[in-house]
Formats: sequence, C-alpha cells, structure tokens
Amino acid sequence: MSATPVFELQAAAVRLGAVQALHALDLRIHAGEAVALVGANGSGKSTLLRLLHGLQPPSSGRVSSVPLRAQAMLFQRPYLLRTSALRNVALALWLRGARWTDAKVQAMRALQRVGLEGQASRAARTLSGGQQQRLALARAWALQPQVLLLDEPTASLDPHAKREVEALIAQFMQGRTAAGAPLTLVFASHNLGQVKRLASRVLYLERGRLLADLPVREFFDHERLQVVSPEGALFVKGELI
Ligand SMILES: Nc1ncnc2c1ncn2[C@@H]1O[C@H](COP(=O)(O)OP(=O)(O)OP(=O)(O)O)[C@@H](O)[C@H]1O
Repeated sequence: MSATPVFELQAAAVRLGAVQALHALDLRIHAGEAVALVGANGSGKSTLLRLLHGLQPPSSGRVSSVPLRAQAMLFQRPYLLRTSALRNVALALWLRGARWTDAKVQAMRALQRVGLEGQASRAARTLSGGQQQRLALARAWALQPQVLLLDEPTASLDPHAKREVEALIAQFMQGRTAAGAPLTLVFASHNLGQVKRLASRVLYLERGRLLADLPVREFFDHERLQVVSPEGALFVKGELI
C-alpha cells in the first residue's frame, strides 16, 4: 500500500437541502483497494461516490485526492450517446485529446476487451442492458483510469449479465493501470455475494454515518458487526424487513 492515500476525507459532510446525506466522515482509501459501500436505501452510498468523483462538493470538511489521477465513474444505468458503440468509446478518447484515427483503433481494442467487437457498429442504445453496461466499462477502461467508481453497476441486470460485468470488473482489478499502479475500486452494491467476490474492504453506512469499516472477512462475521451496528448485522443476515 502506498503511503499517500488516493482519497482522504477529513470530517467531510454533505447536506442536500433539508437532508444530512453524509455526516462528518473520516476516511482514507489507498491504491489497489477494492472498497464496497454497503447500506440500506438512502444511507448515503451514492452521495459518497459523488463526493469522491468531485460531482458533489462537501458542505463542510475536506476531500483530498492524489492530483493528476485519472478516474472514471459508472452509474446503474449507463449514459450512452445516440451513436454507435464504437463511437461512444472513440469520442471519449477524442475528447481526451487522441487523434480520431487512433481513437477508433483504441476504441475497438476496448470493445474486444469486453467482448463487444461484434457490436461495434450497432447503435449503443439498442444494446441489451448487460451489453450497455459492458460498453460503459469499455469506455471507462479505454481511458485507463487509476480509480474506478461504480454505483450499483449490476443492479438492473439479469443474473447472467451480472456475472459477466462482475467478471470484467474482477479482471480489471487484476491488471495494472497505465501508470503502473494497481487500480483502485470503490463500488456501491446491494448484492452481498458480489461484495464478497469483489471487495477487500467494506464500508457500512447507516443514515449517512459510517458505522463499520472492516476487511471483507470481518464484515461478514455477524458477531463482529453486531458490536458496531445491530441493524448492520441484521442487514447482512438478510433479516432486515
Ligand atoms: N438531490 C437531493 N436532494 C435532497 N436529498 C437528496 C438528494 N439526493 C439524495 N438525497 C437524500 O440523501 C440521502 C442519501 O442518498 P443516497 O442516494 O446517497 O443514498 P444511497 O445509499 O445511494 O441509496 P440507494 O441505495 O437507494 O441508491 C437520502 O436520504 C436521499 O433521500
């Protein structure tokens, strides 16, 4: 683990209108970690991801991150342009300064990486939900991010597509980034099996408060979690109605 964290939050809080979406939060995330954000609806997972991605400023406190790092965020439903799958990826590269001919070559490589090379000329919005999420991953991967932020990336997919997307995320985590550093992953998920498969560390949020920050194995130890959050322990056991 590098000494300098990729992200450091110091008493970072977010207020959205009348709602305290996140209470003062202290947190460090290091390169190569795979961090799952877990908690009931409205517990603040998306807000925390938006805070890390710079889409949401803190209302108080500080968020610092390593300068010049490349990061990409994926949402539950990917935002795709009304053009072909290949152009969706190539345009992202072109906007980053690549020449159009190079962008198309790199985009094709990214589509191959996610098994969508056969769909390159299809209109992106006519792809299936799972294919669209793979396309969004290809677009993110093409940009060679050091940090990948995912907001429930498989929530709207069927079990087969879920597994495919999850396998790709796991493969990305095996590789190194262009800068030679390991990829850092932060993802929100309601799928506890997925959390077990992908995460090394779990942050459990309850009504905007970070109640548990545990290595994945300890998080799934109900007695351990019971100490910090009885509600969390019930949540993990699937007994929370
Ligand atoms: N634009 C907004 N204006 C006011 N309140 C908001 C806004 N967006 C989110 N909230 C509130 O902030 C709190 C945290 O929401 P957030 O979306 O971060 O939770 P979440 O854990 O991601 O939920 P879910 O699992 O349903 O996606 C909730 O109480 C939510 O209602």
